[in-house]
Amino acid sequence: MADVPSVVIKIGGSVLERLHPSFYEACVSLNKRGVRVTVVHGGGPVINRLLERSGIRPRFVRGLRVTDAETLSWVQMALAGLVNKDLAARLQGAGASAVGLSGVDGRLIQVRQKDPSLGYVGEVTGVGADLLSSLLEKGWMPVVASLGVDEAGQIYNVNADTAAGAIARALGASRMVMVTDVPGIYASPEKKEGVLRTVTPAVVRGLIQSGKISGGMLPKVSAALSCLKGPVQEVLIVDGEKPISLDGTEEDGWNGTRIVQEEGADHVVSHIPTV
Ligand SMILES: Nc1ncnc2c1ncn2[C@@H]1O[C@H](COP(=O)(O)OP(=O)(O)O)[C@@H](O)[C@H]1O
Ligand SMILES: CC(=O)N[C@@H](CCC(=O)OP(=O)(O)O)C(=O)O
Repeated sequence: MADVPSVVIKIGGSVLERLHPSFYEACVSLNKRGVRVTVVHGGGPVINRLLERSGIRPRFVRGLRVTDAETLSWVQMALAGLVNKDLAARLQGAGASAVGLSGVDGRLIQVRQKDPSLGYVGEVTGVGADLLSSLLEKGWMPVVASLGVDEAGQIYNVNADTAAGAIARALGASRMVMVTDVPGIYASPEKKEGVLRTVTPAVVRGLIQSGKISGGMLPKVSAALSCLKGPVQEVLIVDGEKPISLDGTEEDGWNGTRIVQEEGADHVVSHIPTV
């Protein structure tokens, strides 16, 4: 797997319905240039809408949804049903051989219960990388909904940033792109100013400690930091409402935040194959 470039793209629920039309073509174009593309998605706002329609108030603890049995069934409907099939169909419409799956199918996302007080929220223990690799080798573009399954066959709700990070590590991806509703990490989030261009994990840890990174950005940067300890060389955080650069090169109109491994931006970036 290592010699064929592989990229994981995480699409946040925050931007799902407002994705720039060129996003789908960008995924297809990357794929056509020989890069194996795996899409992982969330869908928090879609889950919230279904819950609210059935009179259930969404509840979060440290950014994770408290998921009882009834909530879990709405999570499954939203992620594995609505969002997954919608995204797969849109990618197919742009010319991709997209195949929609959830983390339950083929035990793609293996989990155990994270914390009993959160209910059916899964902590990732493994990834069915063989199935993903087989699909990728045959030219498919997997589109994975962030559900997981434990050894007893119980389904769990998994944060999509965490799921994407685990998949990127397991596939030996060189890059993870997190598509969201902000143009990157703000140095001053309260003013929505100062998008950081290239940062190392040490800088990100400092921003967490000073409270500059919070809410939905926290699981994103935690997933980024943990996959940068493995094969992933860079994590890009980009605005899904704008035309997106999935290559992360200046020529490609790149904008957003790039998180690189600790050794330093120049060294690492110069070794990333741009295909
Ligand atoms: N320093 C920061 N820079 C940018 N966004 C931040 C920062 N700190 C917190 N955030 C919040 O993180 C949100 C993105 O996370 P989230 O809403 O969970 O998106 P997604 O659904 O794409 O995963 C932003 O809309 C913003 O409100
Ligand atoms: C455990 C947990 O919180 N799961 C998330 C799964 C969806 C998700 O992560 O969607 P975003 O990408 O929109 O954040 C949830 O229920 O909202």
